[in-house]
Amino acid sequence: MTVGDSSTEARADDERGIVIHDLRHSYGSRQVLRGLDLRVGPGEIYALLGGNGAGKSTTLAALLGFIAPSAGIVRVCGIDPAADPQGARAQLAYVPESVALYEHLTARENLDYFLSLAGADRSGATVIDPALDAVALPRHAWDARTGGFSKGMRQKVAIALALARHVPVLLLDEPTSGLDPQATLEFNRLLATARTRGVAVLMVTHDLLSAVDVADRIGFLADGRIEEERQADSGSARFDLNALHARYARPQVAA
Ligand SMILES: Nc1ncnc2c1ncn2[C@@H]1O[C@H](COP(=O)(O)OP(=O)(O)OP(=O)(O)O)[C@@H](O)[C@H]1O
Repeated sequence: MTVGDSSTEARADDERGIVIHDLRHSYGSRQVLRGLDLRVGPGEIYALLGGNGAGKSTTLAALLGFIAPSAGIVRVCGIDPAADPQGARAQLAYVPESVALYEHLTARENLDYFLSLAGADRSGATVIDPALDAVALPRHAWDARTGGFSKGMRQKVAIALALARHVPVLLLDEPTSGLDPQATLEFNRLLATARTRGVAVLMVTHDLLSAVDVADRIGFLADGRIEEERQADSGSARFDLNALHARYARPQVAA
């Protein structure tokens, strides 16, 4: 990765959470990211919004070490995912739009299995049960096979796994698409739990309502960079939904 400013890079190496600085990425001749800057600190929830094709998934792919960006700095707790994908992935949990679990295993068994793969502590009473409790998966579901689980229940298992692994970074791709209002509310509570545990949460979403409910900052990705960012107000009305909606509905600049 080409890096122009070594002091910026050194600072990024020291930061916890997510640091993206001047990230550029092209697929062939198509420039998708054109100088993206984004930071998510411990205990912060950042909602990244943008139209179809704006580059949200490409940003997640850079954090997961799936692509080698053309230029810029990407760090997950100080680790460059392009140089050390395993190291970066050990610091994060990624919850895709559809969470894949072993259907014939129960929720507890899935956690036990995935924790063993991650080489993490997996003792049921002290690790697995408190994590399932923290995400409010109903008790009757703990020992049920996950084959019949709804999207919301699958997410709870995935986030329980993240909590049990004590990862400092959580990446979420379209977490609320297809969730009913009650499940969305429960999901937002889950994120608040992650926040109180000091996790840096980056959520890619089209769901402005959920972003308004739960995010501390909302960034609009357009033309390959964060075109505008809003910070939650500490007052009662955290965000002005009408203003955000007007901003989001504005036609995006083609990247
Ligand atoms: N592997 C790839 N090869 C070529 N082009 C790609 C590749 N992946 C993504 N693109 C293109 O890059 C652009 C950004 O894609 P990306 O998936 O990052 O956008 P997005 O914001 O996640 O979109 P959506 O909201 O539709 O999921 C799109 O024009 C897409 O077609």
